[in-house]
Amino acid sequence: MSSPPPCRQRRRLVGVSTKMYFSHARTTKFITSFLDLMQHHTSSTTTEQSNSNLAAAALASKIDIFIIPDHLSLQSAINCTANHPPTDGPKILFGAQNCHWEDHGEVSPAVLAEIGCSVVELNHAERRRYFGETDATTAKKAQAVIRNGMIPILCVGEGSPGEVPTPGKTSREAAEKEVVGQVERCLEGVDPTKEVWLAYEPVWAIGAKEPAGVEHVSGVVRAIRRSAVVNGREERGGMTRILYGGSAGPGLFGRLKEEDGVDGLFLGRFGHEEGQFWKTVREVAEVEWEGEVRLGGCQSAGRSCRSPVYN
Ligand SMILES: O=C[C@H](O)COP(=O)(O)O
Repeated sequence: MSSPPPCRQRRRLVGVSTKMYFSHARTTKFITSFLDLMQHHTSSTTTEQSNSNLAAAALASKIDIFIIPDHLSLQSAINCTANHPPTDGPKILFGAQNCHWEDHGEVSPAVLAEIGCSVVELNHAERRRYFGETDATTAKKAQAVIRNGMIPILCVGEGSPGEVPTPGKTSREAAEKEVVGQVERCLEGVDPTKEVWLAYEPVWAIGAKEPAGVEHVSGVVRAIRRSAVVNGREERGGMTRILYGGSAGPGLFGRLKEEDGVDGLFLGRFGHEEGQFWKTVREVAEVEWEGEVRLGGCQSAGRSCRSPVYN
């Protein structure tokens, strides 16, 4: 009997942040429309329709989907999924755009966890620019997120305010060095046995017409994967999933290769329309890399392919 094909330890990921672009009503509509779309395309009533559909369970086995609305819409966004008809498709994970470890006038990670939030985005380029977020404060926030049983999404990316490079002028080696340094500082004191997500978002690619080139993305992500801090975490059981963000949308993930080490995409504007977000989700799920298990849950080396947030 032949042995089963190797199972990728890291499930793919795709998510969207609405930043502060949506009204509360628009957030609710976006989520309910996306859930309807996913349900429609993962169930079928006719043969013709079933040919173009994904099996809900297959999608759920392949990918984790997350949505990060503004703070004030978070609770009702979570309620939208609770009120939606049950499906065996992927569960949507919800995230917050920030939190704090101190006790007054900020966003409490304990309350985020209590209301059903699974992930917290930290250190986004816009928070670094407008609110003075630093790698050091991000590390403290990440520790607070993990203490409360959630997963931190740590945003990193070259190009600090005032010296934003243009794509043509960016040296990939310089970007690799800068980004690996950010990763090391953001993970300072963070429990190496717990899962973290790193969102590689070059500052110059955020809000742009198109994403960074795939060679640039894969070079920087490979450098992150080779870093001692990420390898050390993997050895201690702390899964590190890496996303690319910065004008990401449909058509990007299919151009990446497994060895690039990118686990998925983090969308902004190009995921703010339900159909485009669904198209990207589907593309990230459907790209087939050689040797991977295509469908169904699996176990490898005694560890589940599922993220701990599901356990
Ligand atoms: O959080 C998402 C990133 O900031 C990317 O935003 P964008 O795709 O609109 O450039």
